[in-house]
Amino acid sequence: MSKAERAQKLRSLVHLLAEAAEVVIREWETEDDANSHYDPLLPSAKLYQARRTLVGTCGMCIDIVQEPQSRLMEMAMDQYVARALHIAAEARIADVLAAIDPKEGMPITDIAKTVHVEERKLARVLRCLCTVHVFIEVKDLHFANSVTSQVLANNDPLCCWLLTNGQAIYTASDKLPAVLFNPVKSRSYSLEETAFQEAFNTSYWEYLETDVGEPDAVAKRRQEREVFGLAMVGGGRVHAPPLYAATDYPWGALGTATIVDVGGGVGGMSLDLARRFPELRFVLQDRRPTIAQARELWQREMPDAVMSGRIQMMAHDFFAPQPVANADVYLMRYVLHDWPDAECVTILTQLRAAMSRTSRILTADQAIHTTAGSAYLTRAPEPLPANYGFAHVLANARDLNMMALFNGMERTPEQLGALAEKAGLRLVKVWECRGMVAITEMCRDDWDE
Ligand SMILES: C[S@@+](CC[C@H](N)C(=O)[O-])C[C@H]1O[C@@H](n2cnc3c(N)ncnc32)[C@H](O)[C@@H]1O
Repeated sequence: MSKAERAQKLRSLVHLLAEAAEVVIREWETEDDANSHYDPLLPSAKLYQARRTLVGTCGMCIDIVQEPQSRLMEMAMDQYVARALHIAAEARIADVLAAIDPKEGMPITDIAKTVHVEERKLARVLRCLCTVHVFIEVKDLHFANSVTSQVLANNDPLCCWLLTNGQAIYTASDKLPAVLFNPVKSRSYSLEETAFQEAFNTSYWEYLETDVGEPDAVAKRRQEREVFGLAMVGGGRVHAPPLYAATDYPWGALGTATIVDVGGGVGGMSLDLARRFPELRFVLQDRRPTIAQARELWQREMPDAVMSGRIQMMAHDFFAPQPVANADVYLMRYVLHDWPDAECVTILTQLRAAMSRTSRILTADQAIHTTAGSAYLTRAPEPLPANYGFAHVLANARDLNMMALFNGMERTPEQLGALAEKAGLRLVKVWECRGMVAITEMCRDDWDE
């Protein structure tokens, strides 16, 4: 790129940035005027759009302006920023700072005493995070929460989400190069040949479920299992609100429809939908031990729905023929991304055999948007890459995580469409919700409107 082209691109980006910033500010002011409850997890459509434009623009400005070799070196050491965050989460630093005067901060000596880490080393960890605006060093060696770290205070589920990524998952990520450069394992999509297997010689689920080794190891493993459980709650709270918003997917229009929640876990999504859309009915399916857990949860959370039969629960293996025929909706949230293509086609084929011509499959997973773009997804304004660049980076990281743990993957709409086709289905529409997870609608391939 010539200097003139680079300058032109930078000017366009700055213009885009200024426009998007004005929209963000106006939306904040509107929220204040309306005195409405501001939920940052469910921004207005305008705010959501402007926010990702702004993040993508800032990222692209960095790329254009920063000296390229230094930028690459910085990225190659990003793992230490992640490590600093894992340490802060484990030590619950945000909790320690929650009640202090934000102008004074807390001296590092006091923080170090509370969390039992040598103070000069801890200060270096916190300074690394202050540089990226997580925590603030208000004066020399006095720290306070920033807007970002504040959300971690008294938020165990979110701390656990950060922490679970710093435990066995982190160790597995270290083995990705070994697996990708191994000529046999590189081609494999087997659960037996993942980076996680390479690191621990067992699958992720078995690792979490099995108590092995000497007493210390057992305690550690149990702790990791609990952290993972809470992490799922924390992650769900962040990603779920747009999934249930009637403006993002027309749940209300389903009326009294029956939703079969396939691989539904304990029924987290069904429970949330049941509370918001009182006419919907549900069949929850999962493996037997999970269904046993689900019964307890629903009995506690929504006993009326259990009693009235509005929710039915059944143990069901989604690789076997689907016992509920002609349902209005077969829902799968966070299921397909766990599996390689061949297994996904089997799961979808079993659903296809049970579907009527008007049945729908709704999958809720992260939609991978490439920088080249997709006909199914909103394209970012020029000169941003189609997927908003930096605003999409967590999606790609999570895709690589699925690779490392399960040989699974987060998919593009086109990849989901190809799986649908192999199973005798057709991709109808991708419902882009105001977050990372999108709802993909499929119908039988012989359905015509
Ligand atoms: C990532 S969890 C998603 C759970 C749920 N859909 C949600 O969004 O909370 C994947 C689920 O698939 C279930 N699962 C795995 N293999 C299965 C199988 N062969 N048949 C049915 N469910 C299965 C797991 O037990 C787990 O609950």
